[in-house]
Amino acid sequence: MALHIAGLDGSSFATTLFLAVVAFVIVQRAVSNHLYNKKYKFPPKIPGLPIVGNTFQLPGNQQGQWGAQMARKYGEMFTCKIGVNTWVFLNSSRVVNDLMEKRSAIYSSRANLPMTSNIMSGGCRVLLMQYNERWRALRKIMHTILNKTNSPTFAPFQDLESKHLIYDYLHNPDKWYRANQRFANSVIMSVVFGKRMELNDPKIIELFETSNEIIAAMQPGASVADALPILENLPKSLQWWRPRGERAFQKCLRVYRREVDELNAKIKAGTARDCFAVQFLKAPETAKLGETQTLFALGSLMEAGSDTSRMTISQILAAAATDSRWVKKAQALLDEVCGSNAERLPEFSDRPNLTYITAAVKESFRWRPFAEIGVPHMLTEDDEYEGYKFPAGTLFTWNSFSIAMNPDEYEEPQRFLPERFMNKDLNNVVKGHWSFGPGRRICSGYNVGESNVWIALARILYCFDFEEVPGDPIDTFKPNWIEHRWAPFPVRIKVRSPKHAALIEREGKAAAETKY
Ligand code: HEM
Repeated sequence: MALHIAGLDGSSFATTLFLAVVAFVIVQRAVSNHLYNKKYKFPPKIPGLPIVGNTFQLPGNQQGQWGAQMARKYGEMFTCKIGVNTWVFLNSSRVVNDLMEKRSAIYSSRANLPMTSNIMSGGCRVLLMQYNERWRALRKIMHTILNKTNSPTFAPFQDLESKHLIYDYLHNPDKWYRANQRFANSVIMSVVFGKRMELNDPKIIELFETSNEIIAAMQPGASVADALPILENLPKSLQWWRPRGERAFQKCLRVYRREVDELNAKIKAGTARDCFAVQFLKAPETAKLGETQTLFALGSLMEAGSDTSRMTISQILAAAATDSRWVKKAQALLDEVCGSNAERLPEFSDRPNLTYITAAVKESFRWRPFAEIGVPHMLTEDDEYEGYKFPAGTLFTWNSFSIAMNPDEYEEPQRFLPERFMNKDLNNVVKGHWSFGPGRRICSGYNVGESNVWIALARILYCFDFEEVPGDPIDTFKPNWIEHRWAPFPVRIKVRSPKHAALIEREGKAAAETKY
């Protein structure tokens, strides 16, 4: 039956109805905004554009300087809008501690990311998972295997790979950045899958393509569906981003499955080395996870653990070349322990006598944090703090680089100063900086990450000197991490003496030739 209202023909009725609906939506929006603004109160907001907010103000990468500039302007906390999400940046250790550490039970989830987490990761990538039972179960298993008491499982891999690293520096000092990439990739592949990797192996190239794809997709504003999650309600056939996401997901599954199949064959043949995956696959809790989650748990570790080590070790070289004071001190201590005539390489067993190296590793995490503006955690319940009122769903991040460079937090923050960590908390890997994140979401692999860097640094410093290239100074704030074919910055590496070269030759050649 045709609808008819006196005085209106069909098309004017449709127009009137449409305008009424639009007016209703606008009024409803205004009312709910008013109620929302009355109920909640945020720290100072960075002015942005209508609808997109501050999405396009955030630089695509190296966001630390931007974060520090905003913190100087807006104070201890500020708010911005990225996509549909409200982000609160925490700019001091005090507030990070108060909220993300002490109230971690409600500050530990992740945003809903329909593309990156749901489609590209099948909801199984631990880094992106919401704070739920599955995440807790996974973290528990990971912790059991990656905790400090299990470090003897990983030490032989770290020992071998770091010998290979100094051998590469000796023979190809200009290709130091390739050596760091190889070390970082191979040590994490060994830790996770018990196998060494060469950089030009097509399998490793594929593995790292999968991580690069996810890292690119995670950047704020990179995916329209993540920026506007409401779009996930469109029929699947209209979700134009979905086929690309599904292809990425299938590729991850294929690449991870290949590694697991290979390892299972070695386990069967009795030739597998003890490593994370061997322990993980036999843990009774793993069977409950299902195949996709099992594969993603292993793949996620490999992704999370590689570039982090590469960047940290490379940054240390920049710190060594631009300030030789701490290097001289470290080398004098290394000489006391290992001999001033290159008698032997530093070992993990030297740790109690090489506390300055432990402090230098901590300082490297502080000096140039890997996640410059942190990684956002989602609040799961409404919360109040110092006059502010935050709704559940707000994202909180620790403004890592800004905190690291703040003179109120660290004396002479620009300087690479291991001495600042020579205190009673020296052996607490995560205390005194935020580079592994705060609260329950803290990096699962920090013990492995720290010891990767420790053994590499002790051996590099014992064997080599570092200088800037004359006329080509290092900008330690702007290394080029994206392009793997070139050095992220120029640096000159020289072996300390012919005796050190002979030591590296003795120890490193066998390591470089070892295959498994
Ligand atoms: C060496 C330097 C490393 C640094 C600086 C680093 C840093 C980080 C950061 C900042 C996060 C996010 C934390 C948060 O959201 O609060 C993270 C998460 C994670 N990292 Fe690391 N990481 C390193 C090495 C490793 C290694 C070697 C592994 C594995 C063996 C690993 C495994 C993970 C995992 C699984 C997560 C996700 C945790 C979750 O969301 O629950 N990381 N890491």
